[in-house]
Formats: sequence, structure tokens, C-alpha cells
Amino acid sequence: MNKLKIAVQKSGRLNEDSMNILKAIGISIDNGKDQLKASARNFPLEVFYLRNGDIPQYLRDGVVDCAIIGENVLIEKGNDLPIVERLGFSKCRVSIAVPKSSTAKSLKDLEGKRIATSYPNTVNQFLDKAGIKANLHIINGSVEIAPNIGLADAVCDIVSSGSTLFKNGLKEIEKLLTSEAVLATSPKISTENQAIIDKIQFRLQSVLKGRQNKYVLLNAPNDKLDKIVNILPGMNSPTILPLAKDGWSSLHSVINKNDFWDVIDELKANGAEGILVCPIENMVL
Ligand SMILES: Nc1ncnc2c1ncn2[C@@H]1O[C@H](COP(=O)(O)OP(=O)(O)OP(=O)(O)O)[C@@H](O)[C@H]1O
Ligand SMILES: O=P(O)(O)OC[C@H]1O[C@H](OP(=O)(O)OP(=O)(O)O)[C@H](O)[C@@H]1O
Ligand SMILES: [Mg+2]
Repeated sequence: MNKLKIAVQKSGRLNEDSMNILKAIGISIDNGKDQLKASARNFPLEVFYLRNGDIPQYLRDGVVDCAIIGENVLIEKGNDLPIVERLGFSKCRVSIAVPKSSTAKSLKDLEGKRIATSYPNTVNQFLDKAGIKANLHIINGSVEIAPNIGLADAVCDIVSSGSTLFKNGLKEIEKLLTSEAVLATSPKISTENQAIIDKIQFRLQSVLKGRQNKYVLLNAPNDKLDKIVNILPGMNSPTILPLAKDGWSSLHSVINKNDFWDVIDELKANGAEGILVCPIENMVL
């Protein structure tokens, strides 16, 4: 049987969330420890466990059909490779930082300076755009230590909470790009395998939509329903069911998780009682 080959990071920051999202879309993988390849039990899929940094080349060569990969690595090493879906985890940014005592305020202040980074193509692209010439020191890890050991005047690396920069006495002066985990495909993918990706994408979209929303149930007196309905538009319009208690109804709806606490405050202020909030596994629109 024809199988889609997907690459996921073997170990590191993307591995667990990548495996979780495959599970969430109903794909079970027998995952023996230290296995570099595994097959799904209930889907035409083969998983290859690879280094994040090696994945763009495997995609380009068609060794794998698709991959879950950090967008920042794709920008650095595979800017030609198509992104099918943004997956909403491993969110970070790639930024330039300098020692706290430095007077540099932006990329423009780095003319002739030394920049340590694991992302030379990305940095060069931004330096060229700004018309700045700087000297790059390419290092693979612990980039933030470079200014402290006299190796560089600035660094360009991943920033998330900012705690690594803080601990190393650095300040962020320019954000080059934002990144999250994405599903990317190979330009060499066959029509047959593209159809399998389309299936995966449909499932991913329903899981991601579910993660962005919450299911809300509440009770309210009937004379308050109009106001409450206006606060809760829902997917189409909220469901209203009569309660056994006279003059009361139960209302069901979906709300965006970002607005969630504000909406709950507004509902309470407008007479809602017994509010229940549940996670949504899938949302098929
Ligand atoms: N602190 C962070 N917060 C959020 N996302 C991050 C963070 N650090 C890295 N990432 C994202 O996770 C990806 C993998 O990072 P990780 O450090 O696990 O691997 P790596 O050493 O860059 O890659 P490889 O698998 O090639 O060894 C990065 O490319 C980036 O997209
Ligand atoms: O802003 P923060 O939340 O501190 O995150 C940023 C740090 O996280 C990543 O390193 P990681 O821990 O993955 O170590 P690595 O350099 O060995 O990949 C990245 O390279 C930064 O150093
Ligand atoms: Mg890392």
C-alpha cells in the first residue's frame, strides 16, 4: 500500500507536540524507543524521526513527502518549500540582541560588527535589505554566550520568554521574524500522496479550530436571553433549550478562547448562571 512519508523532529522542542498533534488527528503510531522510522496503525503514514535542521533538504530531495518543522528553519534552509498549515505550537521569534551596555539600537547600528548566529542566511538577508555589512560567526548552539566570551558584538537567535537573553546580560534590539511549527511539503510529492496530505490537513484544521475555541453551557431566565444571545454569537447562533424549571432556559454556544474571560464576565453581569466551559476536540465547519 502507498504510504505518505512524514518527518518529525527526533528529539527536542518539537517532538512531543508533533506526536501529540498526530494523535489528536486520530493517527496511532507504534513508537519504539530509539526507532528512526515507524508506521501508523490506522493511516497510510510512515514517520521518520530526523533532526529539525536536516529536514528541509529531505523535503527538497523528496526523501520525505511532508514534515512538521519550525518555520524559522524553513526560512533559513528551505525558503522554497511550501507551508500547508501553521500548527500553533513552538511559537518563538528570531531576533538580534546585544549586551545591555551596548549603544546599538537596531540592525543599522551593526555595520562592521561581529554577529554570532545559527541562522546565517536569515541574518544575511536582513543585513542586505538594510544595506549593512557585518561579520557573521556561525555557531550551532549556546549562541547567547558569544558576547560574554568576546566572540561577538551581537547575536541572532531564537527568543521565546526572553529568559536566556536576560541571564546572559543581553537585550533584544530587532525582531527579524516570528515562527511556529508548520506542516511543510516536498515539491516532489506525488498526486497520490497529495491526496493523503489533503486528508491530514482537513483533520488538522478541525483540531486547530477546536483548540482555538471553547464550548459554553449556561442557564438564564428567559427575560435575559436576548441580551445573552447578543454576547454569544456561536458558530451559527446559540442553541436554546427549555429547562424543567419554568421561565428558564439552557443556552449552548462556542466562544473564542482569547475572548473567553471577558465573555464570561459579561455573561455573569447579564444574568447567566451555572456556566460550564468545556474544551473542544474537533470542530468541523
Ligand atoms: N525557546 C523556544 N521556544 C519556543 N520554540 C522554540 C524554542 N527554541 C526552539 N524553538 C523551536 O523549536 C525548533 C526546534 O528547536 P530545538 O532546540 O529542539 O532543535 P534544534 O537543536 O534547533 O534542531 P535539531 O533537531 O536539528 O537538533 C526550533 O527550530 C524553533 O522553531
Ligand atoms: O527566550 P527563551 O525562552 O529563553 O528561549 C530561547 C532559547 O531557547 C532555545 O534554546 P534551547 O533551550 O532549545 O537550547 P539549544 O540552544 O541547545 O537548542 C534558543 O536557542 C534560545 O537559546
Ligand atoms: Mg534549541
